[in-house]
This record gives sequence, structure tokens and C-alpha cells, in this order.
Amino acid sequence: MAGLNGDPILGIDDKIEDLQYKNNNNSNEVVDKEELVGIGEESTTCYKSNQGGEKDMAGSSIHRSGSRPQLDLSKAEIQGNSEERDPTILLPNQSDDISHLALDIGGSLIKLIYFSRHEDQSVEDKRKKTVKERLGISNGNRRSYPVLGGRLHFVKFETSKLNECLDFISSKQLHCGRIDSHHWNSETPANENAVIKATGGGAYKFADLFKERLGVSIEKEDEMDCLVAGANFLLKAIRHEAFTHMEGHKEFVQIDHNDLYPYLLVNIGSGVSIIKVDGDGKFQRVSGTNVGGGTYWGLGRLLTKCNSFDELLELSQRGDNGTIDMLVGDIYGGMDYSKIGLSASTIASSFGKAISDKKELEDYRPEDISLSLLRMISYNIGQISYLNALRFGLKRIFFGGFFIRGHAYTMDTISFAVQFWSQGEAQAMFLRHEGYLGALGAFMSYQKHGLDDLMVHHLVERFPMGAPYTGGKIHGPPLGDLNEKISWMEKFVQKGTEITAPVPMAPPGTTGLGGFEVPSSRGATLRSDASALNVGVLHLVPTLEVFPLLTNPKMYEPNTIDLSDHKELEYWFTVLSEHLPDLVDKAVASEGGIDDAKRRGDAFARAFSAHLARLMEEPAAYGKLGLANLLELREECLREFQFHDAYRSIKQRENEASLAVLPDLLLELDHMDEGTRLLTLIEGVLAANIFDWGSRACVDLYHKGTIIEIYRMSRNKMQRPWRANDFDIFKERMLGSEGKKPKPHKRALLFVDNSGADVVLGMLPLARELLRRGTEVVLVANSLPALNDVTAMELPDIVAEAAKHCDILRRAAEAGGLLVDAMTNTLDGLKGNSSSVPLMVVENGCGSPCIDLRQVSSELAAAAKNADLVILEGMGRALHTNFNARFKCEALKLAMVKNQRLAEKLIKGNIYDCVCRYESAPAS
Ligand SMILES: Nc1ncnc2c1ncn2[C@@H]1O[C@H](COP(=O)(O)OP(=O)(O)O)[C@@H](O)[C@H]1O
Ligand SMILES: CC(C)(COP(=O)(O)O)[C@@H](O)C(=O)NCCC(=O)O
Ligand SMILES: [Mn+2]
Repeated sequence: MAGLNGDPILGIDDKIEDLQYKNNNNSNEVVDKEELVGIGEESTTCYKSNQGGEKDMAGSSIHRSGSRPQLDLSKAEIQGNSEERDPTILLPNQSDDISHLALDIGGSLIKLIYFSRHEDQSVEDKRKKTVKERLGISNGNRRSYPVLGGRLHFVKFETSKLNECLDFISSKQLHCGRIDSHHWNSETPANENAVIKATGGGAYKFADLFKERLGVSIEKEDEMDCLVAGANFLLKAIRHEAFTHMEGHKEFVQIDHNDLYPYLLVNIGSGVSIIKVDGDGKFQRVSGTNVGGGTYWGLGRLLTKCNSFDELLELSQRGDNGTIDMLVGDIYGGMDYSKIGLSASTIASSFGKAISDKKELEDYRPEDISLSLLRMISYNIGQISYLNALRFGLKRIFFGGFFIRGHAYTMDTISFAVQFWSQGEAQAMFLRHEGYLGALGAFMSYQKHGLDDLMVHHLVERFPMGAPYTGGKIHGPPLGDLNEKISWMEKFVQKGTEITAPVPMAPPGTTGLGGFEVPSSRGATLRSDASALNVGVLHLVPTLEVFPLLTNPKMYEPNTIDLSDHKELEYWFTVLSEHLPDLVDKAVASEGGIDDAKRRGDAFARAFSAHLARLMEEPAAYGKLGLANLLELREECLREFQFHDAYRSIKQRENEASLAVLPDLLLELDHMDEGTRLLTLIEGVLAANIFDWGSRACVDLYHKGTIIEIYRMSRNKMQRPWRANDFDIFKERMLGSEGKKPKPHKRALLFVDNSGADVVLGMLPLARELLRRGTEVVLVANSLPALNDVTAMELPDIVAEAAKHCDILRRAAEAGGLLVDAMTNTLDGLKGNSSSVPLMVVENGCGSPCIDLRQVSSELAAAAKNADLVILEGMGRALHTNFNARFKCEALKLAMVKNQRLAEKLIKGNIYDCVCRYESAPAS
């Protein structure tokens, strides 16, 4: 990069003597002992705001659950229109988790789904109130959701271990809370009138036991109704639910909601049900077979002496069924029976060799027996399913039930059978929540609590590591506190080394059916069920919305880089792994560096590494994987171990340093003519985007100078041409040409990125320019911290500081209700007394460096409605995601590329090159 010579823009670095990065060989952490002590003394979930009030940084998401749910109905009120069916009931004083649950008690497994909800924290966030007024968001004109935000957890137990399940329910008090449409009655003592919805045979068989042990009545729901309701919900509401699995290759299928029916649902539990589904609640059980999962497990146990289903399945992975199955070649003397299309390796008769051989059971390898049995049953089910699809002219067959167990070979076998018999006409698809269809249906049967109203954008799936969610030994008792979570994590990781070992490819053998190569997904080890993170916790967030300015939400793909390219995945895996030690240092320091923080830091590192390893092994394990998901996963992991803002002190320091030089920058800008000023502003945004603690190259740079020196250095590099450069078109749009003055934009949404120079010296001056031209400005910032990104909670204070030195910002911030002094009389502002267009701050609904515009806050969605310009800033928001996004209005994408590989790939350039992409509004 260029040298650190003087800069006409900023000759004022002497003001900020000690606001600098410490040049320290061992650490690039900003060190300030006092500050660290100060932070250590604070609670881990709160920080003191400048305004003196305590704010909960992460809002509802970091709410710590209490031990026993209790309901506080005081000041309860109906939200919205009370005439409406199923109105939302607001319980302002309710703070603990409320849970309720539904069960599917099958012949082999108990599936349990429970719901926990977190009441919104009553965060002192004046910004929210004024933003709501300003943007016209009120409870009156928004849809009132009968479902309140919360989480759906998926857990399973073996039916033979019913006691474990009862203990789990009891220790989590899941049987005490219940929401129904018109009232909350979880204050009902557990032994009176408490009802749990349940389906499956066990709902009948074990009803008395539930009453006896938990004091609850079981309300039985029809099994088929539940299966269908569950399947329909999953197919409509979960984005990456259904997938195909052929020869080891998994691919998610985009389901068109308007073209879902009819389909065939094949549920492979102990037995098999085959259901033709024509719509919501419209279905017919057209067939079934008694040869199912129970058969495999039952016969398999007898024949191999296995102790668990997983052991049996694992044996199959090392088996060669040619030793026990009679193959076409065995009958035809090693030849194919080509006339009817059967190769020598086709199974002619499962277990057929066992008749002619003079062998006893002991003479066969258990591995071979297991594989033979698995293939026999899977092919058989595939074939019967195909025949039923043919009967009704159906092309799509969805397979559910825990027999499948996410096992690649089982899915390949079923897919092969469907493909083989239908000659490619019908398609086998599998479901990520395979075994939970019935339980989901039972859950949904609670008197209209509205789950079926939820849409894809209301659901966020997370994959927590520190919480157990499978039955069996590894999960132990429910975790009461973080300490337990960490020790569980430690145990988990011991187990996890074997869990996360990559599945080796098997050498080709004689196991094929006609034309069927040995599936590449066969391997020696089976991932432990306890770590089968295929199913996460489903967060229901009814306030999320699709960003209304996307031209085509259905086609929108947030990620620019496709991680299904394994090389790409490997690269980003390495980047994130290498960044991990530094991140842990920062996180631990942000919590005062105390022992507890160190332990949590360690647990975080293990958890995140385990996730990465899992994804390396099976990239599609959590749904379709993009870089944005990896970056978000990292933030989620941090939060899981209660690191709510790892870069807190760095952000504060950089904000202060930048605010100190802002007045001089504004002064210099004001002396420029319009054209030069606009260019300088855009250059400023690009240059200041260098303050990114997520980029390795940038963090290395920070050793080399003060914040301002680096900013200056970066500014010097800004001379055009930039790599992607639409500045001249943007300039013409802003300033016009040949004396024609274009109409200013009505409202601009500025998606801001990093704290410090990035927002203060980059985006704020640009915002000011727009305000000056009469454009309303909405600063869109993260809801939760992520790296050093500025949050919506932090912005008002920064704006208030900046406004001290700038009338334009001050008047606009007052008009937007952002200034503390102006808070009390914002209503006057709203009545139009303000002399300025407003400057507002809204949260984006995210806690990640990237943004998925399919799921944004309702605040942002409301603000977007009148916007005619979207400015996306930073690598995460404008390059990793949304680089290819198209908007209904004008868009400007600004970022410095702080990664060499990305620069080469995206813009055929080099690290530190800049992107200024302007897209005009599409003709309407
Ligand atoms: N841990 C396990 N223990 C027992 N069976 C399992 C396990 N994991 C998967 N399975 C398979 O799943 C089948 C049960 O599937 P499930 O959909 O739960 O049906 P059901 O409702 O009949 O119990 C078993 O018969 C077995 O083949
Ligand atoms: C995490 C980030 C997307 C944040 O960038 P920003 O949005 O702040 O510009 C970026 O720093 C990043 O992609 N970092 C990893 C790549 C690297 O270290 O080179
Ligand atoms: Mn950032």
C-alpha cells in the first residue's frame, strides 16, 4: 500500500495521540486496562448506555431462561383488533419461558417437539418508538400474529426408554405450559386439566402412565392427519427441507408452494404408510407395508446380535451383500442377463445364497447380513412406493420416518429403486425433519395457535452446540446453566472426534443392483446420532419480513459465492479456522479476561470448530450452505456462549477516534464544489471500509499505525479507476448534466457496516450529503453485534455526537427523533415543525456481517416502502451477499475488497480494490 504521507483530507491526526492501535508484537488487541476492568465488572448481558439506562444489547435473543415457567398475567392486553379471531395477547410482565409440547409415540421411537418462547425484553430503546411513529408502524395496521415468537425444539427417545422421556419432560416442566388460542392456561397446576397432544400408538398405550407420572392427560390426534399436516408444513415453511440423494450427492429441491399437490408421502417408521396427499387435510392412505424400519432393526438385531440401531447401520457400511444375496451372476455363471437388463451383480434373491450354502448363521459376517437386509428392505419400499406413484400418476415421492436416519446409503438405495423402476419418471425426495412429521402435526393440532400461518420468512433455523437435543446417554439431564453447557460441550467434543471424522469412500465391490455402481456415500463410520445436527432449533420470528424492494424474492439468492464447490468451501474453512484464535482472544478480553470467560472462549472455539468440521464433511447438513451462513454461524456460536459483543471496546475506541476528526473532514468537504465533494464522499466510504476486524489482511495492517494513519493511507489509495466503477453514472443521477437538475431521491436506505471510521467518516458524511439535498435518510444497522459492525442500538449515540458538530445532521436527527434532547418533543417534529428531512435509524433484523434480504425486520420493511435508493456498504452486505441482488429502486453497492481470492474471483482484481456499482431502477 501507499506510504503514510500527508493527506489533504486529514491533516489532523495529532489530535488523537493515544487513540491508536497499540504497536505490540504479541497482540493486536486494543489494550486499555481500565476499560477491560470496567467491562469485567458489568453483567455479561448488559452494558451501560451513554444515556445512563441499562440496555440489553441483544434484545430478546439473549434472554436467559429461568428455571420454571411461570405466567404473569398482570397488565395483559389484546393486541390489535379484539374482534379478530385469535388475537395476539400481550403479556408485558411475563418474562420467563413458556413451553408446550406435542408427542408422537411410535413403535420404536418417541418424537417430542416443544416450544419455548421468550418474551421481548422491555428494552429502553427510544429509537424504536420514534421510528415506529415516523414510519407509521403501529399495532393497528400490522397483521396480528396469533403465534408469538419462540423456538421449536426437536428431540427423540427410544420408546423402550419412555422413562428417560418422562424425566426430560418433567425436568424441563414442559407439561406445565400450554398456549391455546384464547388464553394462556399454563398457570394450571400440573396435576389438573393439563393436556398434551400426542399421536402414534403410544398415545393410547401410555396415556395412563403420563397421567400417573406427570399428571397430564393425553389428547390423541390421528396419526395420518398428523403426518400429512407435518409434511405439508415442512414443505411450505422450511426453505431447505426436501432434497434428492443420488449416488452420494445431495441436492435441495425448491418446492413451488402453488404446485405442491398431489404428492406421495411414504413414511418409513416401524412399519410403512403410503399416503396420497392432495391438499391441506386432503389425503388418502393408499397403501403400506409391514416390511419397514422395525423389520430391519428387529431382524437385524436377531441376526447380528447388535445392541443398537446405529450399530446395525454402521455394520452395513462395511458389508458386502454378495456373500449372502443370490446375484444374477450366481445363477447365470457370472454372466449378465442382458436381455432383460440385469447385470451380473443384480440381486436376484435377497439372502438367496443362505439356502444353498452349508453355512450357519455364525459363518456369515454380521456386516454382510446387515447390508443385505438394508438393501432388501430399502429396495422393496422404493419399489412399492414407485408402484403406488404409478397407480395415481404421481411424479414426486417424499420419504419420511426415522428408518432413513439421514443415512446416505439408505437414501441412495431408495432413490435408485425409484429411478430404476420408473425409468427416471418419478423422483424420490427426502426430508430433513424426516422423523418428526407426526409430532409436528400433533403440535399443529393445538387449537389454531397459528403455526400453519407461518411462512418461510418467519422461520430461522439455528444449530446450537451447547444444548443437547437427542435422547440417549450423551444428552444427560437438561442443562440448567452455562457451566453445565460448557462441560457438556467438553464431553461432546471428546465424542465429537469420532463423530466428525470424514466418512471414507468404500472401494468398489460386488454389491450392485443392475447398473448400480457402489454408492460413493458408503463408508466405514456412521456419524453418531447424538451429533446429527441435521435438525436444528426452529426459531419462529413472526416479525420478520421479505425486503419489499427485491425485484424477485423467489429467485433471490443472498450468497454470491457457492460453497458447494468444495475448493471454495475448503478455502473459507481455512480462513475462518485461522481467524479463530484471534477471535477467541477478543471475545475473552471483551468479558474482562476472567477465568469464566476463558472457559467459555474455549467452549466456543470447540463448538465452532466442530460445526466447521461437520460442514466440511457434509456441506449440506444444515441446508444449502453459503458463506453468509458460515459467518452467521460464527456469531451465533459466540452468542451461545454468551459473548454478546466481542469487539465492544475496539468499536468504542474507533468511534471516539473517528468522531474526533469528523469536524475537520466536514469542513474540508464543505469547501469543495458539488462534483468533487460527491467523489470525495464515495472515496471516503470506500477508504473507510478498510476498518474491518473480520479480514485477516486488514487486521495485519492495524499493527502498522494509528486509526487515522491507516485511514489516510487507505484514502491515498483511492484514486480511480476502481475495479467496478459506475461513479460517473451515479454522479449524473445525483447532479445531472448540462445544467439539468435531477429530482433528489425521496428516501435512501443506507445499509451501514463497520463502527469507527467506516460509519463516522464514510457513511455519515454521505448521509449528510443526501440530507442536504432533501433526501430522507434511513441508516440501516445490525440488530445484534457481529464483528466490529455498528448496531442500531449504538448508532443514535454516534449520530448525536456527530450532530454536535454539524447542523445538517443535528436538524435531521432531531426530525428523525434520534437526539435525546429532542426525544421529548418528537411529536412536534412529526407534526411538521422540523426544518429538515429526517435522519432515522432502523435495525435490519440480523446479527451477522452479511444480510439475507428474505428475512429482515418489520421496521426495515416499513422503511423500505417509500425508499427510492438503496445503498449497501461493505464486503459482507454488498459482496458476499447481495452483489447480484436486484432491486425495484436504484441501488449503489460500495465496498473495498479485503480478500485477495475474492478480488480475483469477483472483479478480476486485487486485494484493496474497490467496488462502486450503481444500478438504476428497472423500468416499471
Ligand atoms: N436410535 C434408534 N433406535 C431405534 N430405531 C431407530 C433409531 N434410529 C432410527 N431407527 C429406525 O427408525 C424406525 C422408527 O421410525 P419412526 O419414524 O420413529 O417410527 P415409529 O413411529 O414407528 O417409531 C425404527 O424401526 C428403526 O428402523
Ligand atoms: C467478515 C467480512 C465479510 C466483514 O467485512 P465487511 O462487511 O465489514 O466489509 C470480511 O472481513 C471477510 O470476508 N473476512 C474473511 C476473509 C479474510 O479474512 O480475508
Ligand atoms: Mn463489517
